[in-house]
Amino acid sequence: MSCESSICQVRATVMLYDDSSKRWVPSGSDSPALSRVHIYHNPSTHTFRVVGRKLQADQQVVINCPIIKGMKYNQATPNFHQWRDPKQVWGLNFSSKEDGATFSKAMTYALDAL
Ligand SMILES: CC[C@@H]1C=C[C@H]2CCN(C(=O)[C@@H]3CC[C@H]4C=C[C@]5(CCCN5C(=O)[C@H](Cc5ccccc5Cl)NC(C)=O)C(=O)N43)[C@@H]2C(=O)N1CC(=O)O
Repeated sequence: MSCESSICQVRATVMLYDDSSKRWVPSGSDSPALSRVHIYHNPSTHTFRVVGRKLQADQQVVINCPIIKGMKYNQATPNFHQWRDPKQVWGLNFSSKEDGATFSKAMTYALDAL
């Protein structure tokens, strides 16, 4: 990712809402695992995106989602925040309330800057 800089990094389990089963399922393969989730800023295109990789060895990318102007970011609980993209609903289950607060500050900054 050329000249993208991370404006925050937190630990969270990245979840997707499965409309058919009406359940949250962990993003990526196998069981829910903690990921390092960043918000990256690309100053040349003036865009932001959420990128998360599993903490475990394979570093599987479990989220790579652009932050869209006007997107609604919902802090359902201090540890669980969520938003919709055109295709799906993302949920972040933060490892701590502090990580939730850090992420929401950066997300709010990004949404305000778009
Ligand atoms: C990882 C387990 C998880 C942990 C925490 C809790 C917190 C609440 N919660 C939920 O799933 C809540 C309960 C009702 C259900 C009903 C619908 C859902 C699911 C799909 C989206 N949604 C919306 O309410 C969206 C939100 C939104 C508003 C505004 C802007 C964007 C958005 Cl995304 N409303 C629109 C209008 O889109 C939803 O979040 N729901 C989680 C939850 O129970 N568990 C435990 C489990 O599942 O075992």
